[in-house]
Amino acid sequence: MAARPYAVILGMMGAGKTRVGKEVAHMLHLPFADADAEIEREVGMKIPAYFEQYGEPAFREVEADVIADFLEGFEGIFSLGGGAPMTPSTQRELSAYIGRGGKVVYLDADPQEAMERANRGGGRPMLNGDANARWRKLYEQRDPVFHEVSNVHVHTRGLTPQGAAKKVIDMVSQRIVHVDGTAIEPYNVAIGEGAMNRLVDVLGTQPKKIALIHTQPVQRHSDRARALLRQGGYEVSDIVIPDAEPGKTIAVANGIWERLGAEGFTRSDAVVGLGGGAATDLAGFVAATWMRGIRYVNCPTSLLAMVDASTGGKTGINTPQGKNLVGSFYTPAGVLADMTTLASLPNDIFIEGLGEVAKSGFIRDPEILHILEEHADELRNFNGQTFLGSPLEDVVAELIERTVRVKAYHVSSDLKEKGLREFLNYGHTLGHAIEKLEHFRWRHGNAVAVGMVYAAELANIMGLIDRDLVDYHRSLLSSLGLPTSWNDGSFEDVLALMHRDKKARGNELRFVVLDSIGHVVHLDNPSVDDVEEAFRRIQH
Ligand SMILES: NC(=O)c1ccc[n+]([C@@H]2O[C@H](COP(=O)([O-])OP(=O)(O)OC[C@H]3O[C@@H](n4cnc5c(N)ncnc54)[C@H](O)[C@@H]3O)[C@@H](O)[C@H]2O)c1
Ligand SMILES: O=C(O)C(=O)C[C@@H](O)[C@H](O)[C@H](O)COP(=O)(O)O
Repeated sequence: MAARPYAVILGMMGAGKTRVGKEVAHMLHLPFADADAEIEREVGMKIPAYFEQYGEPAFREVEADVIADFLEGFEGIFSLGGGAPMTPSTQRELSAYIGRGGKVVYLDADPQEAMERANRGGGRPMLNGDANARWRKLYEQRDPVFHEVSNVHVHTRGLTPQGAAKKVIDMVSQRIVHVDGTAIEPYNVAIGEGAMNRLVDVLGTQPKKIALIHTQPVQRHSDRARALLRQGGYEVSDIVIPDAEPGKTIAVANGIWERLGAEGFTRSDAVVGLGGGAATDLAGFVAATWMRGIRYVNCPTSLLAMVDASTGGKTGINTPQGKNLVGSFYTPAGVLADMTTLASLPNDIFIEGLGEVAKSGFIRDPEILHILEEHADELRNFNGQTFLGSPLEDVVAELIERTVRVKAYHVSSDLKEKGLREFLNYGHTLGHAIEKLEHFRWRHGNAVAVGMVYAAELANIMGLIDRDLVDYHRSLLSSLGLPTSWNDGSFEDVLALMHRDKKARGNELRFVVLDSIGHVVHLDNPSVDDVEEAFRRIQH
């Protein structure tokens, strides 16, 4: 692969591109290059003198050439002159660089601070005359273009150069999965330490009030979100819901609707759902239903919510009839999977999340299964307190990104689950029945793990897969600490619940099964005897 800068930094004059860029380079032990300094070297004179002698168009031509060369062959931190991104050829170069996986950082400083810095040194031909008025005018022209050509946006207001550099590093090292497709307003899933810092950017300027919906065990993470939201100028309503499945009820949703009404939430306001999958499902449901739909952003804090629940727009609640039977397909404006939150995640809840990760490996991306196999011991012994900064963090980031990509693939062409998306339900037909019969004392990912073994047994009975693949389900899932059998319910109860599964059609059961590793098919209306035989095989 061709060499490319680790990151390109752009922004207004005085934003601190050189100062912060050098700091980033220093922290990462990378070289730093400044386009203006390189141009001066190239033309053998200072920029103000070059401007004076040859004029701006000639300067922009040299600038575009120098930038194109550095985007091709420089492996470090590269900062651009303030006006450089306005040149169409540079815009095309930046877009190609992003296409090759590059990160273009818009360093967005407080205008007052930036103006003061820009005026301090003098020698800026673009600020001749009334410097502040010129700066403001340029800002109005450039800010929309900077947004357009960058893929990382870093606000630096109130930060020291070191603080800003740390923020740039966090945001550049985050992984981004873009979700779009039929009937989907495109959005990004940002994965990595500090992803939550994007909250204000993703919410945008329209909302005035934000309902921050979260559970008590993630209070310290919601405190951070609340601080970010307040810094962003929003009025924040802090809404604590009951933890886990008890939070996913109509009574809880109703309590929040009452509050939104009393606090004057309008259609332009927004919801932030923060916590495990139960909290993000409920928050999404509230957002989908309040005034028939307001903007919402998910901040998942459990592995399962990061890899699955927060993305894809399935929102909902449980009812006495079953799991997730009431809800709506309603797409978030963004998902911020901030991996720092995993530091407080208990081991058993982390392991549960591996169930949905493995599911994505079985149905589409076998590389996920290889990673799980290779790191099974470390994953099973996950300890939040030692996780951040450990080699395991990168492994988990890779698993999250891959699993979210599998999800995005299925959701993008079938948001409302008419066919392809049902494949994401691998292991869920029995899994949901177990959860219900266990009164939700069984964790979702654990129930899905047993459900996958069940689906594999059923596929084996139908002659679709051989015994080795069934055994592989058991050995991989148990090596991760996940359960592979269930003994606590009758077949009659399970069958009745499987008939209420959302994939069922009329009186016919419908399953998702493998016909080979990484490939799934529908299994419609198998005989009750086969369904029962598979059930018998997961009881050990
Ligand atoms: N919408 C979807 O597409 C989708 C997909 C998969 C699962 N789900 C739903 O998600 C739910 C399961 O999600 P879950 O496994 O996250 O369960 P959960 O939401 O019940 O969270 C599990 C527990 O972990 C706690 N927790 C979460 N993050 C924490 C953190 N960082 N530190 C400390 N504690 C933390 C929670 O407060 C809770 O006590 C189920 O309701 C399931 O139906 C939805
Ligand atoms: O996103 C989907 O589609 C899924 O099926 C993902 C599942 O992993 C998830 O558990 C989902 O909540 C199940 O939805 P349901 O429609 O079967 O309730």
